Amino acid sequence: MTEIIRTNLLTKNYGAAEVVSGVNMKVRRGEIYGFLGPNGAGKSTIMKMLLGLVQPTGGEIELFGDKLLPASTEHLKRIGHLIETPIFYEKLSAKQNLELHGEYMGYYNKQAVEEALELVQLIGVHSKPVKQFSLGMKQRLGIARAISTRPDLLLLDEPINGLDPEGIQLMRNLFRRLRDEWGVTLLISSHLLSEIEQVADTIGVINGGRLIREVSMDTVHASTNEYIEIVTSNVTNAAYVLTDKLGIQNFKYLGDRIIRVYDTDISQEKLSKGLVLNDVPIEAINRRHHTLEEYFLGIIRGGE
Ligand SMILES: Nc1ncnc2c1ncn2[C@@H]1O[C@H](COP(=O)(O)OP(=O)(O)OP(=O)(O)O)[C@@H](O)[C@H]1O
Repeated sequence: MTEIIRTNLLTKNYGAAEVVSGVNMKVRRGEIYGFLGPNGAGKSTIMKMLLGLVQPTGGEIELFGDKLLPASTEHLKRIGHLIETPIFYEKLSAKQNLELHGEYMGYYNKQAVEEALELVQLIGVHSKPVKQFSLGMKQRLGIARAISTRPDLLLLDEPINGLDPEGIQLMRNLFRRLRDEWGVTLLISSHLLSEIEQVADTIGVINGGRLIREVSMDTVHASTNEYIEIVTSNVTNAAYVLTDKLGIQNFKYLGDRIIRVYDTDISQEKLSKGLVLNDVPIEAINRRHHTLEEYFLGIIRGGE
């Protein structure tokens, strides 16, 4: 089994509103899958359906190769999760909270509790009741709780919310370690590409309840190539010079003043010289590259 999560036409309606629509997603074993989409896209609802907290209106879910039935609970022991704002026993310490969680999950392992607190760097606050924790500390504790039962699959809903830059870096490293050293599969949602682009192996783009694209980060990086952008008042003549005089085929128009050249083997100097010598008025010429943001915005705007 290479896929840990597989959904088939997964759908959820609340009254007349379809908030998740026919989602077919595949999360492979041992990968970090970034679930990217704006607020309200349906990410949390899908995670809740994977956990059996919300019942789907239609479609199927397979977890660890088994079809999920409404009464299935066995798989829950293999999943750690952090969905929305984590809730704790406020009067208890971090450690006591994790110990209680372990008992409830049927996985009581003192060493795993210590290790989880260490991994999120919540050491030295053992006696403090959780009510004295900052938002960022609670977020770290939520992640510690999710990993304290040594799960095979982690579902983390906006796990970086509320963390400072140091905390964000710590979590990124932790997610990679969990994947590389423990072999954990991670599904991490975010509405910000910058939060997940550095760790995700695959990105699922979701918008309006639909999974618009599932794409590997390798493919994304290969698609965010460099290009040279030319601004001119005579695109027709510029195009003629590019093809007939300079032998460039790979370019496209953007409106009636801009041309993007994707054959970047030619130097910018040679390109401008060629255009000017052939009487093409150049207002600007720049070497640029598509940012990842542009790539994903393009997917969201362009739909399928
Ligand atoms: N219990 C509910 N009853 C009715 N509508 C709901 C319920 N839960 C969620 N929704 C709606 O479903 C849609 C998807 O919400 P969801 O929380 O899954 O989005 P999200 O992508 O996780 O966004 P966010 O990052 O804001 O949490 C939203 O329009 C939300 O208002």
